[in-house]
Amino acid sequence: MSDSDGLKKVPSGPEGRLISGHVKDFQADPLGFLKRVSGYGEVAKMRFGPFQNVYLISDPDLIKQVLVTKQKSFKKSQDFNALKPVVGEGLLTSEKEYHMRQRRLIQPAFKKTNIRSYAQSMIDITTDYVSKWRDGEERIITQDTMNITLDIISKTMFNMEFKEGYNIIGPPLDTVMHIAVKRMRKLFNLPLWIPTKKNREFNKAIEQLDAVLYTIIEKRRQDTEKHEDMLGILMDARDEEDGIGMTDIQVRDELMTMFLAGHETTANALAWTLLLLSQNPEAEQKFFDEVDQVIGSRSPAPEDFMKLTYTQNVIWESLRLYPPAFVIGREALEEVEIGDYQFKKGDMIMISQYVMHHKPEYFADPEIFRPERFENNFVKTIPAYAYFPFGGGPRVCIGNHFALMEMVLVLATMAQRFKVKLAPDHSRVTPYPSITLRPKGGIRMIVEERTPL
Ligand code: HEM
Repeated sequence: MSDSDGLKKVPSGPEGRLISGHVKDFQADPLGFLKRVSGYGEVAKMRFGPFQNVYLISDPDLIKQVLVTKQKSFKKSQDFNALKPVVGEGLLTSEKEYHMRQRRLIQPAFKKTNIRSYAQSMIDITTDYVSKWRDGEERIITQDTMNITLDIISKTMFNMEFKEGYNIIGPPLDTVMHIAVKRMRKLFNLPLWIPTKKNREFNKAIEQLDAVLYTIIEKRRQDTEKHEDMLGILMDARDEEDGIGMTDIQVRDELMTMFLAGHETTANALAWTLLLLSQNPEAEQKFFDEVDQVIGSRSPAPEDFMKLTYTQNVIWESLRLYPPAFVIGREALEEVEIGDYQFKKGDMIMISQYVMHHKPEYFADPEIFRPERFENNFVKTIPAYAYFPFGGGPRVCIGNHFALMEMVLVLATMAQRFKVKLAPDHSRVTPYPSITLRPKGGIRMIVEERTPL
C-alpha cells in the first residue's frame, strides 16, 4: 500500500500553518514540540516552510538504519551549511569520500593512548582554575565550565595557554557562534557577501579567527621539532592510500571544527551535571565518597579515570537527561526505504536524543536522575539507539572518549576541593536549545570548600 506521497506506511503529524508549516512551533519550543510530535508514532510528519517535508523518527531500529545501515542514502541536513563559512570542509560539515579521508587522517589524534596524554592537561587546568575559587562565593558556573573546556581544547590542540587562547579566540568565536546559530535556525539567509551589519560582523570575526589560526599553522610549518598536541598529529598525518597530508586550509578547517564541536558541548554537559548533583544529595554523596576513596587528598592522576566508575555513570545519566546534542538532522539523497516507510530525495529526517532518552519504555522514571541505572552494562540491555548521546555510525562523535575522560576528570578534580549549590535566589533552570542544549540564562552557584577524607 502506498499513499500519494509514495510512502508505504503513512506517518501522521500535527496540523501546521499554511505557509511556514511547523517552523514557528519548532523555533518557539524545540524540545516540547519534538516530544509532542513523537507522540504521533515511530515516524511523524512535519513541514518546514511550504515545501520541505520533515520526519521525526523515534524508533531505535529505524534510527539505526538512518545512521548506520543505510547512512549512504543520507547527508547531513542543510542547516549545517550555515556553519560552513566558519568550519569550511571540516569533519562536522564535509561529506562522502572527502569526509572519510579526513576522518582517517584525524582518527589517530583521538586514539585512547593519545587521549590519555591529554588527561594530565585536563587535570592541571582544572586544578589551577579552581585554586582561584573562594569558599562561599557565588559564581556563574556555566561561564566557568566554558572557560575550563576552552582552555583544555586550546592546550590539547596546540599547546596554547588559557589567557592567550581565550583572549584572542574567545570573543570572535562567540560572535561567530551567535550569528551562526541564528543562521542555522532561519529558513532563508542573505548571502554573506551582502554587507548587512550582521554579515560584516560575522565576516570580521572569521577574519580574526583565521589570522590567529594561520599564524599558528605557519609557525608550526617552520618548526622542525615534533609536537605531541593535536595540531602536531594533524600536521604529520599522511593518508595510508596516497601518502598525502593536509593543506593549511584543511588543517585550519579541522582546528576550527574541534574548537566549535569540542568545547561548548562538554561545557554544557558539565554545567548540567553540577546542577543535577546539587539537586540530588544522595547521588552527590556517593560521588564525593568515590572521589575521596579513589583520589583522597593527593593530586588527581590520569589513571583515576578508570576507577571513577560511579562518576562515569553520573556523566552518562546527565547526558541522558540533558543531551548537549539534542537532535541530529539528515537529508535523503535518493529514494530510500526505512522500515516500512519510503522517503523521497530531499526529505529531511530528524532524530532526537532528547526525545529518545526520555522514553519510559527504555528508562524507568525517565525524569529522575539515577546514575545507578547505568550499572551492570545497562546500555546493552536496551535496544541500540535508544541511548546515543554521541550519535552513531560513520559520523559518530570523534571526540566521544576525549569528552568522557575530560568530564570525569574535571568533575572529580573540582569535587576534591569544592561542593556547589544553586544560588538561593535562583529561578528554576530550564534547557535552552541553541546548537547545543544550554541551561537558559546560565547557572549561578555558590561554591563551598570541602576537605577530602
Ligand atoms: C559531551 C560532549 C559531546 C557530545 C554530546 C557530542 C556529540 C556529538 C554528536 C551527537 C555528533 C554527531 C552529529 C551527527 O551525526 O550529525 C558529534 C560529532 C562530532 N563531534 Fe562531538 N560531542 C561532544 C564532544 C566533542 C569533543 C570534545 C570533540 C573534539 C575534541 C568533538 C568533535 C566532534 C566532531 C569533529 C564531530 C564530527 C564527526 C564526523 O562527522 O566525522 N565532540 N558530536
